[in-house]
Amino acid sequence: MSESDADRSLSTLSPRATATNRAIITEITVTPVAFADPPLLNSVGVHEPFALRAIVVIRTQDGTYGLGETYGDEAHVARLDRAGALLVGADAFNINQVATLVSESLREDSGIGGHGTGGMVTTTSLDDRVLSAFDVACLDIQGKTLGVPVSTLLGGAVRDEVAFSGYLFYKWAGHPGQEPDAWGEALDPSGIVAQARKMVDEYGFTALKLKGGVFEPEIEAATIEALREAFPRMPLRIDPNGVWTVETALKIGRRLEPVLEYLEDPCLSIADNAAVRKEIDLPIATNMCVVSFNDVPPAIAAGAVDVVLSDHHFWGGLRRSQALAGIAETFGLGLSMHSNSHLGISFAAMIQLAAATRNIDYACDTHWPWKPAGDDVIVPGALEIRDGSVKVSTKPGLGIELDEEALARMHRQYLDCGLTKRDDTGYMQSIHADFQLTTPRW
Ligand SMILES: O=C([O-])[C@@H](O)[C@@H](O)[C@H](O)[C@@H](O)C(=O)[O-]
Ligand SMILES: [Mg+2]
Repeated sequence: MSESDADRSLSTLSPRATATNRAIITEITVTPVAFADPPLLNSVGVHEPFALRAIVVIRTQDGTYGLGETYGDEAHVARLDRAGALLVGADAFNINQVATLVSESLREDSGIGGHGTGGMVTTTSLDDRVLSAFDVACLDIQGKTLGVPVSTLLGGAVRDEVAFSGYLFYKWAGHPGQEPDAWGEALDPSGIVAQARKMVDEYGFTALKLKGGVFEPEIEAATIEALREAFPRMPLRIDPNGVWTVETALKIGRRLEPVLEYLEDPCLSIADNAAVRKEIDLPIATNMCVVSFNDVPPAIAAGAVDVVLSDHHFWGGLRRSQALAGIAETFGLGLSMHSNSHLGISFAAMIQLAAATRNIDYACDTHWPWKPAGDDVIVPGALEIRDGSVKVSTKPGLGIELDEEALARMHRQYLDCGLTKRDDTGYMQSIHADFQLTTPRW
């Protein structure tokens, strides 16, 4: 975009933003990167050898930069590029203006593809999904410019550390044709208990979540019971990603009622989860049937959900996630956080958001332990899980710094790995040709 184009779009959108301002956006780069990922099993297949992310760097007139991280699927990256081009000239302090320009860039968009979740969550808001990384990067710039952490911009930190849960996955020992990874195989209850022990020993988690939807529900219920025996006081959750029928969810839900902290997405639809909730005395959590603001009224009316697992990557960034927190507070819903495979920028953003959100009631999800320690685009050492929690940074912005050399190396890794979108199903079918995506499955 030429400078005069940028001036024109600014003056039609916000005359005030034309004032000379240190936070006028001068450059935006969007860089897809890849990092090694173990063969984690889920309802749609298995994680491929590399997970993809896109890194958004926004630079302003005075040389400040802000960081955002989001999905690395090709279609999403193309949208980020288009939105980024429109944002040059905008004011990083005016996120409403940024949001308007992002929506503008999506006006002719078919909305097809680029969900970034391997087909698991496909009904999120396109505008919110694309806005998210820009919102985070702008808040990082605002914080750095004012010398305050992002949590201060979000109303102020209400906690100085954020608790996370240990995220357990059934998994193969290693990717086919490769050496076993450090976590080893976990394909039955004892394998998951061993994995949980390693996670708790290394990170001190004080809550555990099992990714289900992989094996017969009876086996997964037995896995939760084995965890309960091994960790008598640990809050436990299971998430079959909506592949159970109402009947199965009732059967397993009743069996696990005395053991679980909550049951996550037993079924896919609001109606089915509401039918389950009416019959069992167990909170239902979701990151699948309430994934945009449009889903909130019908879910509340149906009584389908007790806990919303927010995710700033598809709820429109940190400020929009705070709007969701307000709705949860008003309607008495619990609140926690969902996660997909991610790097340090996303983690730092989740921590700043959780720090400033009064009603985060549960330990949040994170894939952090599954990421190779040396694979990140930020300068190491800023984020560490100890005793199950991460200290909230009080440094300006997100409290992290970009490692330019690592960004270039991980972009090279992206180009070399040959993946262009997350495709757990295609990868599973390349190994087990008979794998079928059926929902509900049991
Ligand atoms: O990484 C995975 O396989 C998980 O299933 C991931 O996609 C999410 O954490 C998942 O969407 C969830 O429902 O929690
Ligand atoms: Mg889930």
